[in-house]
Order: sequence, then structure tokens, then C-alpha cells
Amino acid sequence: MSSNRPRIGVPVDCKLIGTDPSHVVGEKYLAAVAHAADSIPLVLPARAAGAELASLETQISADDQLADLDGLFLTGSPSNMEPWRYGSDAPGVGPFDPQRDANNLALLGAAMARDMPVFTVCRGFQELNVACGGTLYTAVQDVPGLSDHRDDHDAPRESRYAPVHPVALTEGGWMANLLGTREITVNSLHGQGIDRLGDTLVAEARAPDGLVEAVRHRDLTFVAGVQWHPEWRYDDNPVSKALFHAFGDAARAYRHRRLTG
Ligand SMILES: N[C@@H](CCC(=O)NCCCC(=O)O)C(=O)O
Repeated sequence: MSSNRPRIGVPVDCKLIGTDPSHVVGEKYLAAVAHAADSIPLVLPARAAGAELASLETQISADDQLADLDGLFLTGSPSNMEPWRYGSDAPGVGPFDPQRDANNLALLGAAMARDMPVFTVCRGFQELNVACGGTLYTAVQDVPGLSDHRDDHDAPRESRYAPVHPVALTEGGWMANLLGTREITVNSLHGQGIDRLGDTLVAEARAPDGLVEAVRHRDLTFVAGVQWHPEWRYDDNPVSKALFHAFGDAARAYRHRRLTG
């Protein structure tokens, strides 16, 4: 008998493994969705054309990919969105992943249209903001008044993902109520960040320099995102466990509605 756990779509990064164009997802993301959200992660291939992939977008729509799912989880990635995606003519900072941009923006639009639970992390958080009409700083550290939010890429992973700065949770907000506190400390591994907040998003947390670090959708049931990495050592972090648990609960409720009509 198959599990009744919610099925969560996890779209990929498109990158070379050696010389081979590949579709990949970081293992820590799958672990957090499976164990902390008590769900079944299903990796979703990018549908946009790649070096060795003719576009799948005609035979597999975003709605097709979401049809039998109960939630959508967007991971982080070292790649950056192409600035034209948010109306900028800046050259931006690579590496880029245009297949991911096209795929994830389409999936976000389709998921929000059906009020499907969505949880997004880092690059995925930035994609959510763009999907909701917002824009990004292409290099936060170059913006006067903002801090450097990047990690030291040469440092060991344990220190790269260690908590480094506080974030203030919006008073009376969804996240502050969920976590029962007004301040948490988070890790920080990003060079881009939210410039203009998407029209339908509410800021749920901000860094000391004012940068938005968490959002939720104003009108939808569970569409949220964080700029930090709650998937990292989620089992040792009560905040991470609470966030993934809330996402899993929302996906369970969606699955019940989807399967019982
Ligand atoms: N490239 C964007 C987003 C940063 C991000 O997602 N970093 C995590 C990469 C590694 C991982 O998946 O844990 C930016 O720099 O803002």
C-alpha cells in the first residue's frame, strides 16, 4: 500500500557534471523535505531546452508537472537569475542557469494559481520574489548601506553554513507566531538579495541592514521563503524543523483536499 505522505516537487539545477549537461538537486534539500517535512520529494527535470535536451515545454506543461503533487520546494543554488527576468538591463553576475529560471518561474506561477503549498530557500526565495513582480540586487555587498551576505567559498562547509547574523521577525507576523520569537540567528550564503519586494509578498524577517530575509504570500495558504538555509543540519535546529514541519502540514492538507475533492 503506497504512503499517503504528500508528494513534493523539487525542481533541479542544470549544470555540467564533468562535460555532461546534467539535472541535479542537492542531497540536503531532499533529506529535509523527506524527514523534516515528512513528505516524498520528487525531483522535477527542467523542461526548458538545454545543450542536449530539446524543450519539453510543449509536451509537459508546468501544470502537467504539478498535477499529481501536493507541494513545491525550490532549493538554493550557486547560480544567479538572469537580470532580464526582473526587468534589469544589468549584465548581472554569473554563473547563470537559464533553464532553471524558465522552469521555476513557470512552476511558481502554476503552483500559486492553484494555491499549492510552496516553500523556497535562498535562490528559490529570490525566484519567488521575481515571480511575484519583485526585483533583486545583483550584488548586495556593492549596495551602499547593505552588508556582505556572502560566505567564504574556501571555508569548510561546517563554517560556511554556520549561523552568522540575526534576523528580526516581523511583529505579529506568520513566522514570528510560528516560531514564538522575534529574533533568530541564520546562516548566510548569498550575493544577491531582494531589492523591490514582490507586490503580493509580505516581509516576515529582515537582517540588521534591512535586507528582507523571509517572505510569505499575502493571500495564499502557504507560499513562503527564506534567504537562509534551513535544510542545513535541520535536525539540530528547532527553527528549521518548525518551518519544514509547517510546510509538510500544509502539503498534507492540500493532498487531502486534492484527493477527497
Ligand atoms: N546564487 C544566489 C543564491 C545563493 C544560494 O542559493 N546559495 C546556496 C548555494 C549552495 C547550496 O545550495 O547550499 C545568490 O548568490 O544570491
